[in-house]
Amino acid sequence: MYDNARRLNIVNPPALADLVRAFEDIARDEQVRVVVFSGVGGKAFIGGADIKHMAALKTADEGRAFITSIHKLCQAIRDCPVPVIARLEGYTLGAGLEVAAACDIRIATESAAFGMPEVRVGIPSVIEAALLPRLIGWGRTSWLLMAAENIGARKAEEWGLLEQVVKTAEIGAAIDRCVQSILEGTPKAIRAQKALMRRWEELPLSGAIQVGIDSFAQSVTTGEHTEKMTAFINRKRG
Ligand SMILES: C/C=C/C(=O)SCCNC(=O)CCNC(=O)[C@H](O)C(C)(C)COP(=O)(O)OP(=O)(O)OC[C@H]1O[C@@H](n2cnc3c(N)ncnc32)[C@H](O)[C@@H]1OP(=O)(O)O
Repeated sequence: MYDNARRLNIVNPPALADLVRAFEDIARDEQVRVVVFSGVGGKAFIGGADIKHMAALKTADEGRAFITSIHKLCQAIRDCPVPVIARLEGYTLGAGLEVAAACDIRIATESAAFGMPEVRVGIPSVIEAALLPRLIGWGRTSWLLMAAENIGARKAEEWGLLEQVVKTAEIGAAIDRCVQSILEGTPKAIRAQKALMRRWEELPLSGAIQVGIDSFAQSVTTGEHTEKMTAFINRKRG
């Protein structure tokens, strides 16, 4: 796996190719129940896209190819059949925040920092930046994308960008607790839930409810629920 820890895990073509391949492998593995996506080195989750690489982009085709390669990673995360938890330490900037937004659950340390500095290096924020208004609303997205000031983890949590913020020393335990909670769900139900939530994003309410009915109908044919529900019915009361 491409190692860019010294440069804040910034993404460039070799890093993106490795990460997409890793998510494609995960998607094929029926045994995987949950993924934790973290940076290396503690200074950053992902410090953004590689500015040296982007500075050399000159033609529209080159620009399209590079931005599409970042989108491919976000799409691989969103298409990953199991929940992806982002473990966010240090900087999560630009393309890094888009990758984090593509994950299902975000847990950060209280010293983590978040921002979309693209306009400060002469490009607009695009692709999965379009998820941000759904997470934090339009005004806060405008603040991040246009004022382009970084924000701290507490503000990011208050805005709805993060699901949990913990002390640095507690991030491992917080991630473990979230993983354990996900493992309490049954494997097929969790996969069905993620697939359903992805469909919900694309559909009006009536369509979202209909695909939910289809998903429930399919779920009871797996038999997974029978064991869990029977255990509940037969549980011993103190
Ligand atoms: C389509 C998507 C586009 C985007 O993602 S645009 C957003 C790109 N990201 C940014 O604009 C952030 C740029 N980085 C910074 O401003 C600073 O970094 C930080 C404030 C995040 C951290 O500062 P400090 O702790 O002092 O670290 P350091 O010495 O700047 O970085 C360590 C090494 O990493 C290289 N590096 C950091 N970010 C990038 C980047 N995005 N592209 C290329 N190199 C980067 C540096 O240059 C340096 O390397 P060396 O030690 O060789 O000088």
